[in-house]
Amino acid sequence: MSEDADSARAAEAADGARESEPLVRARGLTKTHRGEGAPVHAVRGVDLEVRRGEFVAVTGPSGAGKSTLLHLLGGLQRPDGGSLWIDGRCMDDLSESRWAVTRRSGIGIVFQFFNLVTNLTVADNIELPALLAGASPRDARAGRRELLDELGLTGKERAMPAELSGGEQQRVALARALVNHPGILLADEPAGSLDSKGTREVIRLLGRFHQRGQTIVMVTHDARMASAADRVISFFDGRILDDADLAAGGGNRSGKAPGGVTGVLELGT
Ligand SMILES: Nc1ncnc2c1ncn2[C@@H]1O[C@H](COP(=O)(O)OP(=O)(O)OP(=O)(O)O)[C@@H](O)[C@H]1O
Repeated sequence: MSEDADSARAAEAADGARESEPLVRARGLTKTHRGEGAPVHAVRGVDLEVRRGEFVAVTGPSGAGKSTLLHLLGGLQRPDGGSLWIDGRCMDDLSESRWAVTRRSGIGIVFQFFNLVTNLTVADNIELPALLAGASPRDARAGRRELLDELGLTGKERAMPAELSGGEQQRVALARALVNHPGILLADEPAGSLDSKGTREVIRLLGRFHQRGQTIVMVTHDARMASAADRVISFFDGRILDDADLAAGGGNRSGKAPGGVTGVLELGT
């Protein structure tokens, strides 16, 4: 066998190993908020794995720590303890600037209140992350056009965010989050400030992107939103209470009886 064939096989094997690795892996992730009052233990030693292509909803009561968990996964907040790997890479000692680079190209984030840049047009809001990630203006424009078309926003390119409905603004935020084809989309209550029509639209769009292979982790209070996912994690008091695989008929993935606080997920074992 030639050296070329050997190295092609080795590269294929490495790709295969990478593909079978979880996209997100957290071990003992912990975050305590320390402000004026008593410390708040928002995330308490969470173990979690998210495989490529999964659509995971994280639900739970207000104050359970869902948003904090999502922020830890996206590097918007840093944990006090535990370890996080994204796409096989340990993120523990990553500097803020390296996190920013990772977010720009590998992690799309949408928030409840859209967080669009108010003094930029729709087109500029979507193209900006592509340009910051090094795309040529031409490629950034092409990416923006494709997404606007897909999200039913063609004709709104020159509009300012304030001229759009909430649902339209969230679709722009979705386009902005996806323009760099991130490996993972993190969504924090993406329909939290939308009416039922806007909510249905966001569910439909997330479902469509998921069907094409987009990995999604979404925090939501809304049972309808959660049922669009193929896995639902119930979060309570900083811990994973339950982990249900809807795609497999609702079975509990933690191997424990639903309702038991495990805090640990051993997936794929
Ligand atoms: N920056 C902060 N400083 C101090 N406490 C915080 C901070 N952020 C969150 N908390 C507290 O941490 C706990 C978890 O908050 P978090 O927002 O993660 O919960 P959540 O489940 O997303 O709640 P909700 O559904 O209401 O958004 C809450 O008690 C909250 O008040």
